[in-house]
Amino acid sequence: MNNNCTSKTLCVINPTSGNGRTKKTWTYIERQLKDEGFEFEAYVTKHPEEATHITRSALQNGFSNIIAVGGDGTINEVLNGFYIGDKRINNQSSLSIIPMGTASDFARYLKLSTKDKCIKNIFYHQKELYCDIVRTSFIDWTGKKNIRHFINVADVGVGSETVARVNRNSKILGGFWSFFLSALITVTTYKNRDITVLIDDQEVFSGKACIVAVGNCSFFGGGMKITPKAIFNDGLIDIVLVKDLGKLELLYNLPKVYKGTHLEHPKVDYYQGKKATILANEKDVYLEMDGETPGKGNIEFEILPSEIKLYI
Ligand SMILES: Nc1ncnc2c1ncn2[C@@H]1O[C@H](COP(=O)(O)OP(=O)(O)OP(=O)(O)O)[C@@H](O)[C@H]1O
Repeated sequence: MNNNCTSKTLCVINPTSGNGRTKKTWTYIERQLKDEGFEFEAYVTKHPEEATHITRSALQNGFSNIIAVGGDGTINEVLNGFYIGDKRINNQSSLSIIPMGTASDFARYLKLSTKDKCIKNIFYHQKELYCDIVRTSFIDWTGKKNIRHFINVADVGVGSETVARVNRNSKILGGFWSFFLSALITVTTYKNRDITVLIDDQEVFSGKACIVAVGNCSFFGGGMKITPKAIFNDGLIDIVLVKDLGKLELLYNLPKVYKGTHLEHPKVDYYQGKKATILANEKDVYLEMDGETPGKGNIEFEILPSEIKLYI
């Protein structure tokens, strides 16, 4: 086994990810890895947000490699355990992922095609690369200013409303149907929000917008290439601003997002920068990041170049 893994590795497993399939699959994987003599500890989460606390505590107690086992939400929660507020706990620590989510959009971007391939990569011949991270400040649901980090894509607008609805409905329906129905309801009822967008402190837009996506990587919503030009280690965030699109226009153009060809649309603007700010000129402007909806607000994004070591 690679030395990096023998230096205190913790697997953090979200048993509910992948529509609950991870619970069973992990039992099988764990037995297999232990049989092969790999040394690691494992923690199966019992409730949302626990992955953050477990990761934080592990990094404060000598673990240096954390493997997130689950989907984009699990990766996000684990990633946020690398920090207390804006302070990194251990600059030498590394993150690995075994993608077992419903969408697994970050893994899709890195072309980490199957969990088996990832396990082989992580435990047999690790590849090391450095990834940018985006620091975000916003107002959380308790009304306080909060800081969180993300590795993949965040958005404000129709995407965040869809995710909020999916997360509510997924308790009742399965993955595909909860996403499909939530997207349909949101797209048909959503009202474009009045916002102001600043890139590197310069105002670029003020008015009604359908969505602003902020990408460190490219995919969200299970394969939509919303920020198609984003590069995970270029020190820049990519911002795609979809202006005042009507409902029918939105539905008509949605398939283009899967191919990443929506940038050509006249109501779509594209920017890159080190910082972005979205000012909410009305209430209910929600933030979504890596499949979670942690709050709303006036929202600030800042790139942290080559911030985290990935073993994949
Ligand atoms: N033990 C648990 N019980 C209930 N929910 C949990 C538990 N552990 C984690 N969670 C929550 O599960 C949610 C979904 O996790 P995750 O995003 O990893 O899976 P997914 O939705 O299948 O994947 P993807 O986001 O890639 O589609 C997260 O919001 C997380 O907070």
